Amino acid sequence: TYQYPDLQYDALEEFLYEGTRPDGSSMAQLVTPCKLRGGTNTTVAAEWLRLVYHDVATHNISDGTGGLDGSIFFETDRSENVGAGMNNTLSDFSSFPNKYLTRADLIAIATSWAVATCSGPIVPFQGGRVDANVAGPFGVPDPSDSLESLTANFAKQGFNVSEMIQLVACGHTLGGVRYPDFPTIVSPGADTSDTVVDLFDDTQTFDHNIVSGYLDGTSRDPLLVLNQTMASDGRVFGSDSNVTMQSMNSADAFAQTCVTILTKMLQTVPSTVTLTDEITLLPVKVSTSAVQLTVGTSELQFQAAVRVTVANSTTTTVTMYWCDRYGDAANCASGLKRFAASGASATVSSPTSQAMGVTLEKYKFVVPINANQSISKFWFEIDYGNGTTSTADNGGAYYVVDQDEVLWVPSMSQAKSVLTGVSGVTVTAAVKNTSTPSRVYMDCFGRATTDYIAANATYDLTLNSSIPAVAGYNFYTGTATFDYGSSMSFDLYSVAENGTSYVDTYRQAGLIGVALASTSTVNSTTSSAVGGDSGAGTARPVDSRWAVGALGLVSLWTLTYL
Ligand code: HEM
Repeated sequence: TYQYPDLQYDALEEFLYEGTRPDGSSMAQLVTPCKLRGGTNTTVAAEWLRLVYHDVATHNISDGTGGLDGSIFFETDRSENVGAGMNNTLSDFSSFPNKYLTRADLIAIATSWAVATCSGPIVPFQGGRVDANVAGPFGVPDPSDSLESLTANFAKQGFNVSEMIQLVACGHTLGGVRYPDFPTIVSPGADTSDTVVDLFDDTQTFDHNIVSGYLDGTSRDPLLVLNQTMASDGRVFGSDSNVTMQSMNSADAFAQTCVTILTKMLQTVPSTVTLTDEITLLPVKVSTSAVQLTVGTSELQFQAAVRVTVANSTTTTVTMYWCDRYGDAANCASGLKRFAASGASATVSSPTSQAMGVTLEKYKFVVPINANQSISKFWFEIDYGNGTTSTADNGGAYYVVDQDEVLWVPSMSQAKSVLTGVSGVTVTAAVKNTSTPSRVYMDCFGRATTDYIAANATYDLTLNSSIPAVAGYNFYTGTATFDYGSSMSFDLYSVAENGTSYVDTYRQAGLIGVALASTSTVNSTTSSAVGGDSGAGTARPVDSRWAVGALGLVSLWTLTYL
């Protein structure tokens, strides 16, 4: 079962269901809703789906090499990967991989989106793929290949004849063939720029039209009805006397078969890779990358966001509660909890969450925190507006704020390009001045680099006495001089004199300079109707926490808001 924080799960889940990088930039919107590629009559989804297969096609089941490993990023100059679609796709993908989202996992998620946004089924996603940093072997099938050679090639990739037919049909339900890429198959169009694609079937959607057209003889598939030397779809589809094609000749059968075979395609990875379980939607989600305790102009500020799967017809309200870290009420020992209503909320989605029919609403909180009280843990009460309320408290473990010794200060950090036109970032950290740290440093990581190869390095921060102390914190500044790309992240460390190391984990350079929203009003309560320890040293049993039930919560809401 999931427990916050889980940086890997959080990153994969967030990208899969929200479609965005941690700084909010959306990759999902490039493909949604089954968008045409600008200037062409094929879809972005078709280009993405072709790319994933070309990465997978070099798998060798006997020696366990190749497969979905992102090596395609280094292979688009090969004639077997001809076409603008490939480089368009790499450009779509290039800024989104991050520390916990490899290029290969990103390609797998993009596949699931491509199918779902064109009205296809949901192809489940498992993570854990490892990126190749060099080109792999050649081996993508060619339309001129004989049936023997195609069958042998698919067998080498791990697919039997029936699976080969399924995979090609599920691929060639989207997109088509372009004259500039295959001039011996399709004729040049009237449009001499030749961005017109000769489509495989009559629809842009992910449907069984490719199958029914083949079986009833009305197919327009250029790899079937045009140059017979290049008619690989004809050879493949008919290779088992149409048994497989007939079994896929309905909307449901096609969707089900494609889920199974495309799942197998996404599982075609080097044998050294172990995939995770399926990444499923967390009904309530606190994103690790969006939780930030930082220093404002005169006090601490705490920012968090919780994503809730909301009911469409009602208005959900969310309240964040937290415990002090220091003083009489430390860890809510005296029963005192602080709380605030959310600021703005935003709907987030990806083709996957859209296809599931769920509405995901993200509630954002920014609250002032007195540095002498600080914050130890937080949780949320959710009122769905339809009589249902629930607590999101990480399964009773709460969302714990690890430390307040070293804090990133996004508002005092800068993209170096702003200053000098040089890549890199200048990071400012706030470090508690109760002790002098022996070292303050940051471990930087970037995967969205210009050469596609993940990079990491460590940079020291030094005391910046030009910035006056705030709320008991001194400021340290350091610069990462390399270009780690748009999804760069860093862990910020402070090592105390006694050797204890504190870390502000997985900070997003994409949020540099982004000012925190204005803070909400903080209230406090000692009501036992809300979670958090209600007496010194008394840990409440997790499962009976809500024995007081919704009524207690309703009366608290009444007290507070009426
Ligand atoms: C026998 C194996 C295969 C052959 C010979 C083959 C060949 C081709 C060719 C020649 C094109 C036209 C590309 C262009 O004009 O730029 C194409 C497009 C495409 N292929 Fe395949 N393919 C095969 C298998 C697959 C598989 C297994 C998939 C995915 C599961 C797939 C997905 C696609 C898609 C989506 C397009 C359309 C791309 C677009 O519209 O931009 N193909 N294929």
